[in-house]
Amino acid sequence: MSARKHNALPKAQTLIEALPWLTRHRGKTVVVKFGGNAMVDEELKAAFAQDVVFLHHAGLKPVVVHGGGPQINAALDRHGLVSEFRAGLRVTTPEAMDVVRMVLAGQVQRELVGLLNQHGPLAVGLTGEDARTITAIKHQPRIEGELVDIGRVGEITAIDTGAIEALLADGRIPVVSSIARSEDDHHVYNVNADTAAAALAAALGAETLMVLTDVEGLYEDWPNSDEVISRLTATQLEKLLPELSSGMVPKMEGCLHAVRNGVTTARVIDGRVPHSILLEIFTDEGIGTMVVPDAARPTQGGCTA
Ligand SMILES: Nc1ncnc2c1ncn2[C@@H]1O[C@H](COP(=O)(O)OP(=O)(O)O)[C@@H](O)[C@H]1O
Ligand SMILES: CC(=O)N[C@@H](CCC(=O)OP(=O)(O)O)C(=O)O
Repeated sequence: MSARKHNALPKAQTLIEALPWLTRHRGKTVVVKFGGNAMVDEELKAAFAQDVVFLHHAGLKPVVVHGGGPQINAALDRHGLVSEFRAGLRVTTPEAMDVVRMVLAGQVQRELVGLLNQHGPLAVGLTGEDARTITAIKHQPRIEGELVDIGRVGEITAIDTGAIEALLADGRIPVVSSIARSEDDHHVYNVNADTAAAALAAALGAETLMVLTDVEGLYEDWPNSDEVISRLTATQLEKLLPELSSGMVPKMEGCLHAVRNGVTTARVIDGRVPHSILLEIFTDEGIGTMVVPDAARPTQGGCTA
C-alpha cells in the first residue's frame, strides 16, 4: 500500500504544479485551430482530442476551429479539379466550393467531433453558416496592385457568437468549419481557417488563440534556419508581416488581429508533437511562438503564464 502511494507521488506533484495555472484559467475561453497539415496522423489526432477534452474537464472553454487544406487538395484531385493558391488563398470556383464544403463540414469536422465524443457527449460541429456565426463578403486580394478575382473566397464581415456561447454554456465543445455565408449574394464562401479562428477568438473575448501547425513555430529566417521566435509583441510582428510567406501569412495576421482585439496571447505551436496543447500549457518556456499585445508585461509560455 505505502509503495503504491509512493509511486503515485510524481503524478500528484505534476497535478499540483498545474494548480495555479488551472486556477487562473478556469472559465476562460481558448480557441484552438487545428491545421490540416497537423491532422494527417491518427495518433496525433487522438492526442489532440484528449488534450481538448482535458482542457474542458479542467474548467476551460475550448472552441475548436479546424482547417483541412491537404484533405481539400486530395478531394479536388479526385474530382479532377485543380488546386491553385493566390496570395495564400485557394482559388475557389463554385464547383470547388461544393467540394470544400463537403470536405470541411462533412469529413474533417465529423471526424474531429467523433474523436472528441469518444470521451463523452461533448462536441457539436457547426460551420460559419449555422446561426450566422460567420458572415462574409467576396474577398478580392490585391496582387501587384491589381484586384484579383479568386472566386468564392470570403472576407469576414461579422461574427455572431450566440450559437457558440450557447454550446459553451451547455458544457459542449464547439467544432467550427471555416465556411461563411454572405448576406449580399447569399453564396457560401471559403474562409481561411486561421483567419476564421482569429476572428472567432477576438469576438468571443477568448483568453488564448492556439494555432497548431506543421512547423515548430514562426522561424526567424525561414527556410534558411530553424531558429524559432519564442515571443514577440504585436508591433514586432506587424513589422515582420511583409517578410512572411505562404501559410504563415494568414496565421500570423490572425495572431496579430487576435491580440489587437482583446485576446491575451496567440500561440503558434507544433501540432506534430503529441499532446502539444498540454505541453504548451504545462511547460514553463512554452514550445512555439507566442504573440502578446504591446502593453503586455513579460510572460512565460507555460504554467506560470
Ligand atoms: N517564417 C516561417 N516560419 C515557419 N513556417 C513558415 C514560415 N514561412 C512560411 N512557412 C510555411 O508555412 C507552413 C504552415 O502553414 P500551412 O501550410 O498553411 O499550415 P496549416 O495547414 O497548419 O494551416 C509551414 O509548413 C511552412 O512551410
Ligand atoms: C480560402 C482558403 O484558402 N481556405 C482554405 C480553408 C481550409 C484551411 O484553411 O485549411 P488549413 O488550415 O489546413 O490550411 C482552403 O481552401 O484550403
